[in-house]
Amino acid sequence: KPLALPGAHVVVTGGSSGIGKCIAIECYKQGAFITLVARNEDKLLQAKKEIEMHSINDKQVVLCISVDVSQDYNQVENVIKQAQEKLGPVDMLVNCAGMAMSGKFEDLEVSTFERLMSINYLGSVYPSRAVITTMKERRVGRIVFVSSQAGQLGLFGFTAYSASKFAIRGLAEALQMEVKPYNVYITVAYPPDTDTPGFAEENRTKPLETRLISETTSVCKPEQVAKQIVKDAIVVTMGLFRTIALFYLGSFDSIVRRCMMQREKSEIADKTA
Ligand SMILES: NC(=O)C1=CN([C@@H]2O[C@H](COP(=O)(O)OP(=O)(O)OC[C@H]3O[C@@H](n4cnc5c(N)ncnc54)[C@H](OP(=O)(O)O)[C@@H]3O)[C@@H](O)[C@H]2O)C=CC1
Ligand SMILES: CCCCCCCCCCCCCCCC(=O)[C@@H](N)CO
Repeated sequence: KPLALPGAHVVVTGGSSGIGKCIAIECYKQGAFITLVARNEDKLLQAKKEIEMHSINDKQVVLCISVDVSQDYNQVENVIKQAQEKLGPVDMLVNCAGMAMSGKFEDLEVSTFERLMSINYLGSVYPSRAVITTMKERRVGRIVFVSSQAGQLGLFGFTAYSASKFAIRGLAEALQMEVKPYNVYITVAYPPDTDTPGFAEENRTKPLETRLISETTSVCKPEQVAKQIVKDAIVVTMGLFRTIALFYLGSFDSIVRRCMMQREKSEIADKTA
C-alpha cells in the first residue's frame, strides 16, 4: 500500500542540489518533514530556504545535517540518529548524493574509480544500513537509490561511473529480497541526463564520444525527474524485467518468508522458555 507522505520523515542525501533538492521539494509539497544531508553547509542552508517556500502547513520542518556520506560509517550512523531524535523514525530514505566523472579508461586516474565507488556506491550503503533496522522493526519504510541510465548500459567514457551505478542495482535487488516480508520497499531510479549543477560540472570534461552519445537524447528538467522518482517510491510497481523474473523471485520470496516465520517462532519459544 502507498506510503503516506503527509507527516512522514524523509531523509534526502544530496538534498542540497539538483535532483536531490527537487525530490526534497516534491516531498515537502506533499506534507513531509525533511532532513537534508550533504557536505557544504552554505548550500544546505540555501536549499533549506528554497524548500521552505513550498510549505503546506506551519508544522513542517527542514533539518540540515552536514556530513560526507562516503567516508565513515559511524559518522553517517550518528547523523541518522540525530535526524531521528529531532524528526522521528525515517519513513523514507532517498540516496541521491553522487557524482559523475568521465574519460577514457586509460585516461582516468585509478583514484577516480575509488572515489566514484565510495561516493556513488558506499555513500548509498551507509545511510541505508543506518536506517534499515528501525524500518524492519516498524514494518514501515522506503529506500530509494538513484542510479542512472548509465547504470543500465555501460557507455563510452563511463567505465568508472557506470560500474558504480551498476553496483547500486545489485545492492538494491538483493536488499529488496531481504526486507520485503517486513513491508520495506526498495526502488531504483535510472534517470537520463538532467539539467543540474552536477551535470554542468560533468560536461566540462566529457570526451567527444560520450558527449555525442549523450546528445542523442534530450536533457530532462530535475523537477520532472524528481516527480517521477517520488511517485515510483510511494506506489511501488513492477517493471518488465522484474515481471519476467517474477517466477523465480516469487519462489525465493517464499523461502525468505518461511525462514522469517520460523525464526520468529523460535524466538518466541526462547522467550517463553
Ligand atoms: N544530472 C544527471 O544528469 C544525472 C544524475 N544522476 C545521479 O543523480 C544524483 C544527483 O545528481 P545531480 O543532481 O546531478 O548532482 P548535483 O551535483 O547537482 O548534486 C549532488 C548532491 O550530492 C551532494 N554530495 C555529493 N557528494 C557527497 C558526499 N560525499 N557526501 C554527502 N553529500 C554529497 C552534493 O552536496 P555537497 O557537494 O555539498 O556534498 C549535492 O547536494 C547523483 O547520484 C547522480 O549520479 C543520475 C542520472 C543523471
Ligand atoms: C533501457 C535503457 C534505455 C537507455 C536509453 C539510451 C540512453 C543513451 C544515452 C545515455 C546518456 C547518458 C546518461 C547518463 C546520465 C548520468 O548519469 C550523468 N549525466 C550523471 O550526471
